[in-house]
Amino acid sequence: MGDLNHKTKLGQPALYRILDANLDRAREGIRTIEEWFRFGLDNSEMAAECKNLRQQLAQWHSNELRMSRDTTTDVGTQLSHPSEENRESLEQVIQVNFCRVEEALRVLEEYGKVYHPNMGAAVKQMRYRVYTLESNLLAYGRHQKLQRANLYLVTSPSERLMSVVEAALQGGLKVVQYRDKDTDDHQRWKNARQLCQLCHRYNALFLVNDRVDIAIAVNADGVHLGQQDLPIAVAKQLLGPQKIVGKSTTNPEEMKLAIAEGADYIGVGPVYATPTKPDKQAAGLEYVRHATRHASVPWFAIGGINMNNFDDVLMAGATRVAVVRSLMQAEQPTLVTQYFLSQFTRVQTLRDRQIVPENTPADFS
Ligand SMILES: Cc1ncc(COP(=O)(O)OP(=O)(O)O)c(N)n1
Ligand SMILES: Cc1nc(C(=O)O)sc1CCOP(=O)(O)O
Ligand SMILES: [Mg+2]
Repeated sequence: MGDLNHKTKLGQPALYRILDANLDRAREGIRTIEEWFRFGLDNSEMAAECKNLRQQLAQWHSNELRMSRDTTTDVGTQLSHPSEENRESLEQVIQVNFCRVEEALRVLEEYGKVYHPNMGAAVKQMRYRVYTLESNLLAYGRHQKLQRANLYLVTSPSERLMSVVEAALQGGLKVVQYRDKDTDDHQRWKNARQLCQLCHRYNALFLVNDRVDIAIAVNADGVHLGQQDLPIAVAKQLLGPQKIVGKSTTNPEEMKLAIAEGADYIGVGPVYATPTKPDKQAAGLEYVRHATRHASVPWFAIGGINMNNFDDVLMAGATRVAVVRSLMQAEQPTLVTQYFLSQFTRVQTLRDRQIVPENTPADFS
């Protein structure tokens, strides 16, 4: 292995050069991530955590380490992979930089143990803080997407499953739930995995109906639970806190309980009687109006909603809607998606112009 105090050409121990290079690498990576939190997400809390991490790293970056730097003799400066030259998206920039920081911190943790008795433990703490930051960012991103989503597709078994979902995604759909009560688990897992990849390619959320195990197996963004399914707390414990858990509600009491239980969003319905859920009685537009006034988490009106009655649901105050048949049975799911989305925009514009508060049912007739 060689002498740990092996001197480089400049007479500095190799250890110093390793620490110097990785302190720089970690700080640069954190700075890149910090800029996104600050200017991309306007999230001062996460930006402050990055700044604090950089400052802690700076305290380890002593002059003796800095003095060991000699980029002219560093054989690593010539080594570059073509993938380092290209970044496909901002998300990739952030992801790559998290990897870079985590790698650099791991190197600092290991070599730091030789340099100073406290360095290994101090860097280990920082490495865990970076993992937490990354996980919080993922959760934040998911919740942002949920907040922005107006239209939610709940799937039904279909030979055209993938093509319908993809067509809707092409129309701008941003949330999909895989719902399949009849298929065997192996096929369910295969469908869920394929749908999850498809949704993520379109930057859309993917959730699984009822089945926390399948959601975990395919790394879905979350699950949708009904009144007879697992409690939300149990699902969150299994999925981790960064995933989304939605819950169905049919009346004001269920709504209150679901929100108190920690639902990230709720289903509000059935607005109209529907053959997709034949055993549930319609809760009606009255329940939509109740949600408009009282729901404190994102909520999706669901049940029997189609292009003909959609406007009534919007006028009752809904700003988010979930559908099964309207998209799964559509001949042109892209166009239907675009129609629904355009109506949300139209109504939002009317609300903005007439300065009608968000949580008041409207009458624009
Ligand atoms: C968005 C959304 N809302 C409600 C439901 C219905 O869930 P649940 O009551 O558990 O009934 P099943 O869908 O499991 O038959 C939903 N799936 N999605
Ligand atoms: C799956 C589901 N849940 C409902 C609820 O009210 O909880 S209504 C529903 C089915 C909605 O199907 P369609 O859009 O085809 O009417
Ligand atoms: Mg269910």
